[in-house]
Amino acid sequence: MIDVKNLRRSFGQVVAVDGISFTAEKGDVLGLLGPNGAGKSTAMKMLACFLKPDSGTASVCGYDIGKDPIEVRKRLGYLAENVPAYNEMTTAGFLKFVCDAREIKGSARKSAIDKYVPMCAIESVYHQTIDTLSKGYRRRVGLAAALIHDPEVLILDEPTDGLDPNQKHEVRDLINQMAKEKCILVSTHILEEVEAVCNRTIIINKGRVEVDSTPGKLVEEYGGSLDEVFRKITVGKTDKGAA
Ligand SMILES: Nc1ncnc2c1ncn2[C@@H]1O[C@H](COP(=O)(O)OP(=O)(O)OP(=O)(O)O)[C@@H](O)[C@H]1O
Repeated sequence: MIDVKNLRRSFGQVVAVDGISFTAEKGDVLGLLGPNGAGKSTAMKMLACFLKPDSGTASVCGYDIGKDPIEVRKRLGYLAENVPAYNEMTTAGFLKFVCDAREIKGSARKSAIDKYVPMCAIESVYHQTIDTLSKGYRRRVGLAAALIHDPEVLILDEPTDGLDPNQKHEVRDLINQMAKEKCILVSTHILEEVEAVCNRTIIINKGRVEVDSTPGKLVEEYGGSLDEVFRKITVGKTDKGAA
């Protein structure tokens, strides 16, 4: 469902993503793990058609991100690192706006709202304007917006960032609930999150894929906890140190 081949992207002198390749299928929850500045968000933005690669290709559900970005976006839900939302809109207004953009109308709209508002636990802020929401609620509204068209592929950039422990738990449960039916790519710094939701892990460092494995195999191969594995693979290979 996701097929990435040698994607590369620089910003001036900075090589953010340096030729990464990987695949993910339906049923996969693939954790994209890496220290600050490793290139995770840049890779996700390219897959979500928000940023053009300098070279390389990727397809989502068989559609090329360069040639068929509209078809890709139809099949993909993307939670960006900094949830873009219109501050003056209420949660209800924002979700309505997203439904309009995705041409979800009438009874389909009602059932989508009835499903995803409780699923993301945002009933209590439904009539509140976005600029008054806490970071955690903004993230959950962003998640509802990413899910509202029931996409086959989900790209979630640090989905639990800013959430309290209970909310983190709920979002992880939500990811687990959806895992069988979708292909989910999740970036995170939180190693317990990888263990809680991911069946595969890619460790990315300085724009390159260092490891493509499963959390269990990594622990077996390197010994110790996933935290120690992460440090062994990334410390000394990053200017900024491990997260
Ligand atoms: N728009 C941009 N302009 C210039 N440099 C950028 C831009 N976006 C990303 N970068 C640089 O590209 C590199 C990779 O950044 P990216 O945000 O993809 O990393 P990340 O792994 O998501 O980091 P974090 O975990 O801190 O969110 C960094 O050095 C970053 O400063």
